Amino acid sequence: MTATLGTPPLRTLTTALDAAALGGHPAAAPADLLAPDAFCWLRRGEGLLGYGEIAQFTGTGPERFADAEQWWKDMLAGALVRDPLRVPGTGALAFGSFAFSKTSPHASVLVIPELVVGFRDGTAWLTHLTVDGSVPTAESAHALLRGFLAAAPGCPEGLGGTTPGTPSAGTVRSGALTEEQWKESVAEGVLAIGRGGLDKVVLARDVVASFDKPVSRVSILQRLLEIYGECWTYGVRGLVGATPEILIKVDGTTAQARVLAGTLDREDEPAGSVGFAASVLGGSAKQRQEHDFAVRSLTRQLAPFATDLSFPAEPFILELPNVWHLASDVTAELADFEGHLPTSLALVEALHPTAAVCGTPREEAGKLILTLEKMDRGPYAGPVGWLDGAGNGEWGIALRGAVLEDPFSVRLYAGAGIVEASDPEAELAETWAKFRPMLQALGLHA
Ligand SMILES: C=C(O[C@H]1C=CC=C(C(=O)O)[C@@H]1O)C(=O)O
Repeated sequence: MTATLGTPPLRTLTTALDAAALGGHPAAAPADLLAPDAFCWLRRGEGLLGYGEIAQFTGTGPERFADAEQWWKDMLAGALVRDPLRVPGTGALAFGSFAFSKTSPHASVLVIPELVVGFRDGTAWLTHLTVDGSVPTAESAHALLRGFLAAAPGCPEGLGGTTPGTPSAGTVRSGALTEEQWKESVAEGVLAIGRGGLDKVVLARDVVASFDKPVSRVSILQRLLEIYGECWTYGVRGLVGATPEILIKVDGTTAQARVLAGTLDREDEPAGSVGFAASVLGGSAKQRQEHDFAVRSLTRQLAPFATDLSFPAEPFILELPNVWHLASDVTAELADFEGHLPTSLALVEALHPTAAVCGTPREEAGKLILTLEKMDRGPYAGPVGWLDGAGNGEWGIALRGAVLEDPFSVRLYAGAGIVEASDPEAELAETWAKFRPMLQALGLHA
């Protein structure tokens, strides 16, 4: 849908969230405001929730980012925005999820919700958005929120699904490839690297979790928020997860990324400390190589958009409940091109896919992924996040996540960076460590 002559413009109204106007609903924390189909982008009590859908872009192919950007520009043209707060995430806003591959049939989407609740720096706001000519007000925004919450009274969407902490009867089976077949693919990847022409390829696999009772999307998101607080918990339609990796965040003139590559399973070393992880990961030439490829691919693509680009010479150890990662935070001051800063979505287009999820060189790795994985990644490892009318946005890489395919089955994805020194058995174990967040959220892992 595009704003054309004769169609009402996008209208938005942002107002402070008045907890008293919520009719006694306990809005203490964002997790309390999750509703069954809510869009979600939350971390450490900050972020955005979205409810309802009033307009959407869908697209596939190599132009999916550019087409989405054009659609968003069209929606903003003539938009009537009332936004006294004017911080990233207020005013016009869309949530999005993009397919990993330009050849994927999976639809990439940008969706404008009817209502947004935002949390930042201790304040909370509501934005009511319309495209039907109606004029949003502070009252209409609060009434909408009351309505969405009434349909989701803090329980697992009436589906009788799993509640946090409750073990559920579920089984897990291999997806496109069995474990043996996937290890063969990894071995082929190692051989391809040895033959030359590429240095790194990230190979992923899928598993399917099946249940005899419907799963609860709200419970999954709540559990991820509870356990993986350091990650960005995302939910865009059926895609849910908690990613530790940020492809790009734009806040005014500053862009930031968190690049990860290099992994150590914490279950293998229950008593291990960050210092222990630093010595194992930092001391491994294989892990450092994997990481350096990922940092280099991100910084090389970001540099043309920046007047200043900085990242530490040495990665730090990111400690998550399931794994330790080698991590590098990259910061850039964005360059102004003829009075315009690049939007977060324009940067996503330039940066995706990095060597953290594809490989080096990108083209060769991409081709090998298509041959060896025997599956379509869909939205896995694609950009997921949001953008606003000023170009700000936060886009994670959709890792540690899953697609809710129907009420009873969930497809989980995980991958591992393969370099010449990779061992298929160890890479398989690493994928299980990366499945763990979703398995825990589904009640399938102790
Ligand atoms: C491909 C995934 O992780 C990437 C991000 C962090 C560490 C990675 C690694 O050590 O291989 C991967 O590059 C995944 O979680 O599915």
